[in-house]
Amino acid sequence: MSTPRPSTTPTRPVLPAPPLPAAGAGWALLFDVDGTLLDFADDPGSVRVSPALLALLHDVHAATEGAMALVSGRELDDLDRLFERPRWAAIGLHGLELRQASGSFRRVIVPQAGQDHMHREVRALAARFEGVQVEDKQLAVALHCRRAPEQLARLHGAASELMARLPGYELQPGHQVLEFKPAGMDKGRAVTELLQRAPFAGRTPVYLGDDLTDEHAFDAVNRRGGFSIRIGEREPSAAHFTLPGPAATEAWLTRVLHALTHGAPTHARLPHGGPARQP
Ligand SMILES: O=P(O)(O)OC[C@H]1O[C@H](O[C@H]2O[C@H](CO)[C@@H](O)[C@H](O)[C@H]2O)[C@H](O)[C@@H](O)[C@@H]1O
Repeated sequence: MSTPRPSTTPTRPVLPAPPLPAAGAGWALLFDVDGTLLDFADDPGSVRVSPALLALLHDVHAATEGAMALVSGRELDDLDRLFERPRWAAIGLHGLELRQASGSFRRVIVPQAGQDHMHREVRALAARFEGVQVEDKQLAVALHCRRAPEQLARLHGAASELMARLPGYELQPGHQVLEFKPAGMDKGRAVTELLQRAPFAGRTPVYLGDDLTDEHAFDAVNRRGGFSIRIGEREPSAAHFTLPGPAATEAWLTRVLHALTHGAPTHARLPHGGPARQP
């Protein structure tokens, strides 16, 4: 009988749950939306924010003196619709749009001819794949496979080939989705931009995200000694902490709010509220 060989694949120790802050710790909280704050749904237009989550986010916004932001692949208009038009800082379209806490806003500008060409090509591609849903986000287009998951691998192959005819654009894969967007901006760059301004500057950034696009933001936050929290089990990830899903995000955030305003139990708190330890 042969002895089983030890695996040569390095396995990462299970990530710990994130800590809680000390009362008044200078945390800045940054949230990805789909898969982090909200459960996935078949139709991107059908997701809803519960009144309890909305109230919690407003309280966290107040407890952090405005140092809270949504960081999403959705358009800012869509985020504003979902979250009932808050005045929070927000990053949309994976960094192509950014609204500072002050309300100042910037959006990446690209030539209209290139945009029209991208839209035409991507729609023609989608038409070849039954069950694939097109989400038109103007600057970007997402092709969703949640209703036809069997199409994803072939669609990915065809989309990669199409990229050769879309100079200046890049492909952003995500959960059951492939997105076509102007190249050169990502969540990490946009988060870095956001963290340079008040009320984020000087605070410890805490980023929660579940998807590949969030890895850029994890790197940005790790470089600044912050806390990177992966929602779910996707590997590999640069995150240092993990929570299992949106329900756990909401439960942890409730405890964070309490800790920020009243103090956390000592066993759950980091000395001085940071910086992040490396697992
Ligand atoms: O960065 P995020 O806030 O996580 O946004 C990423 C994409 O989220 C949405 O798609 C995802 O959620 C949908 C609704 O649950 C789901 O149907 C889809 O399969 C997921 O990929 C959104 O529609 C995209 O525009 C965002 O880029």
